[in-house]
This record gives sequence, structure tokens and C-alpha cells, in this order.
Amino acid sequence: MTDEFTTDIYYDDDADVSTLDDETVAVLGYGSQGHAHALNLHDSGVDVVVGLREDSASRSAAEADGLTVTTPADAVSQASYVSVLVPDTVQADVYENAIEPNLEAGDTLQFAHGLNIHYNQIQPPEGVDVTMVAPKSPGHLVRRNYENDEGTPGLLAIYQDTTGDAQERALAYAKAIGCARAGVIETTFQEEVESDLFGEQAVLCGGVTALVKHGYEALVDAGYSPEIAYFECLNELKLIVDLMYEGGNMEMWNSVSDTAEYGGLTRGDRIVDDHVRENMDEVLEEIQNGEFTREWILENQAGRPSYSQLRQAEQEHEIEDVGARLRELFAWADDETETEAESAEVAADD
Ligand SMILES: NC(=O)C1=CN([C@@H]2O[C@H](COP(=O)(O)OP(=O)(O)OC[C@H]3O[C@@H](n4cnc5c(N)ncnc54)[C@H](O)[C@@H]3O)[C@@H](O)[C@H]2O)C=CC1
Ligand SMILES: CC(=O)[C@](C)(O)C(=O)O
Ligand SMILES: [Mg+2]
Ligand SMILES: [Mg+2]
Repeated sequence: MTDEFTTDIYYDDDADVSTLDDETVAVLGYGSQGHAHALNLHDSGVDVVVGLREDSASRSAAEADGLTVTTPADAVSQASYVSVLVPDTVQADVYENAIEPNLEAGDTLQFAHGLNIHYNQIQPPEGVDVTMVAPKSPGHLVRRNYENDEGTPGLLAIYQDTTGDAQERALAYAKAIGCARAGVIETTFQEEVESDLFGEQAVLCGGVTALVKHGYEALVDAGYSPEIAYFECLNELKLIVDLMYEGGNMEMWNSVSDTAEYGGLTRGDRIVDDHVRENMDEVLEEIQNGEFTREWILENQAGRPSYSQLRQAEQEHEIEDVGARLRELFAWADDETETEAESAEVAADD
């Protein structure tokens, strides 16, 4: 563990996967996170059973991957460690119908996102440990990094420690899925939920795609070709962010031209200005006061009308078609099979 920072960060040497030797881990769900956790745990020598509905399209993938698959209720009844990796919006229902009836004293109930616990959608019983191991990465990269002998940073939180060794078991789990290779930061359910919801809304998913689309539209509306706009504002973003990922903003600044560096440093704050920060603070407030979660729960209860409409509009944005056609022309495109994300998306939709 390092104490260089304000939080405790744990690494492989701080955890022992053999802690789980006598445990059976039920992984409920086999989508983005579920398939990664189940396969990484399995490859780390942990006894895993996957819990999926009888009609789930994910079943064939999990069985083809050599994993034992059963229903969520049966998986929980077999397990002493339950990892809830179904969508946030169905967790309360799965908990009520499959988990709670089969949970036993001394079991671990674990999440990869704290929303349902923090916003009181699930009230766990006394007598069980309630933990969180939350990878800071999309699931298919949690798997890819593990297979490449790398890892993804993760957050670890203990909501309830009845047995006295909740943290030891959660750390063993985090190591088994590869997070301790990169660092496991101790936090709380509240801090994980609020920072994760904010990050995905304001920066990683919402903010960045809005920036890309506005940049694309500004160029195309000014008469530049869609192909140039796509390569400039979307494709090259990965290459830029790769440098930031490897060595911080300065590695990127050191690699781009002086012209780009001067232009970026002088104009960047005009594009993402104080008004954007005010909007960020407003979005964070909606997360902290529960407004976002209430809205998301009501949206699902209504059958996702806005979600479906927004997703359709996103799919129909010109940049999607231009990008798909350009990616097909990449010299290596013929080698591509269905991407992991696409296969995880299929699994998630069932
Ligand atoms: N997607 C990501 O990369 C990340 C997700 N998380 C968290 O991980 C958890 C799982 O999310 P994802 O992996 O994105 O889910 P997903 O949508 O990719 O996959 C959901 C899986 O659950 C199954 N499923 C759906 N409804 C079900 C039901 N009623 N009963 C049983 N199985 C059902 C689906 O067949 C699928 O296998 C969530 O709490 C999420 O917030 C945390 C970090 C990152
Ligand atoms: C991949 C991830 O960390 C997210 C954006 O928080 C999520 O998928 O919920
Ligand atoms: Mg996240
Ligand atoms: Mg998230």
C-alpha cells in the first residue's frame, strides 16, 4: 500500500487471491463488466458461477467461454460471494427476486457501482458483508488489460463488514480481476457514485462526445469535408488521449507541434470556459441531491422514452455514418471481427 496520497491505494502485494479459495463467486450478468470479471476471476483460479436469465442471449457467450451458467437465484444459492453486474436499473428487482431470498449470513454482496446502495434502492440485510470493487474502465478493457498482463485501476469500498474480513476478500477479488496491478483506491459508496456519475456525464461520455460533435459540425458547416472533420475531431482524439494516458497532458503537449501547443493553450479555455464549469457544478449538484437518479429511475419506469429518442438521434448523427465508412477503408479493417464492445452490447441488450 502506498501512503503518498490522501487515500489508501492497494497493489498486488497487498492482496491474496487464495483468500477466495473456499468461496464460490456468483457473477450476476455477463455484459461489459460481468464477462470481464467472470473470466478474469476464472483465469485467476477463483471458482465462478455466472447467473443469467434462462432466455438471456449472454448465456451462449458465457458457456462458450467455458463458464458454468445458471439462473441468478441458483447462482446466489451456490455462492458465498455475489457480484452484482446486471444493469443498475434492474438491480433492485434482481435483488428482491433472486438475491435476497438466497443470501446467507456471512455472504458477501458486492457491486461495481454504488448507485443502488447509496440511493437506497437496495437495503442489504444485516449479517452479510457489502462491498464494492469498481473498475475505472469499460468492461471489455478490464478483460483486455488482464489478458495483456496489465490492469485497470479500481475503487474499493466497504459498506458493511459483518465478518470482519470484508476488505481482505474484496481486495482478493480486486486482485483476481487485475485491478491491483494498477492500483485499488479505497473510497466510499457515496464518493464512488457521485464521482463516477459526474465523470461519465461531464467528461468521459457526455462532455467529450458533445465536444467532438460540435467540432465536427463547426468544420462541416464551414464547408470542410466530413472526412477531414471526422479524422480531425474524432479519430485523432484517441491518438491525443493515448499520449495523455501514458504521460499526462504534458506528454501530449510535448508531442504535438509548438503551433498546436500555443493554439491549444491560448484558445482551449475560450472553448471550455467558466460557463462550462458552472454547468459542471450544476450537473454535480443534481447528482448529489439525488435528482439525476430519481430522473433515471422514472425514465426506466416509463419505458425509456427519452433514452431511446436520444440514442436514436445519436445513431443518426452524420459522424456515425461517415466514421463507419471511413473505418471500413482502413487497411486492417478486413481483419476485424465483431468488436468486444459490440458483442458486450448485444449481451447487454438481452
Ligand atoms: N459498463 C462499464 O464499463 C461499467 C459498468 N459498471 C457497473 O457494472 C454494473 C453492470 O453494468 P454493465 O456491465 O455495463 O452491464 P451490461 O448492460 O453491459 O450487462 C448487463 C448484463 O446483465 C444481464 N441482465 C440484464 N437484465 C438482467 C436481469 N433482469 N436479470 C439477470 N441478468 C440480467 C444482461 O444479459 C447482461 O449480461 C453496473 O452497476 C454498472 O454501473 C461499473 C464500471 C464500468
Ligand atoms: C466505463 C465506466 O467507468 C462508466 C462510464 O462509469 C460506466 O460505464 O458506467
Ligand atoms: Mg466509471
Ligand atoms: Mg459509471
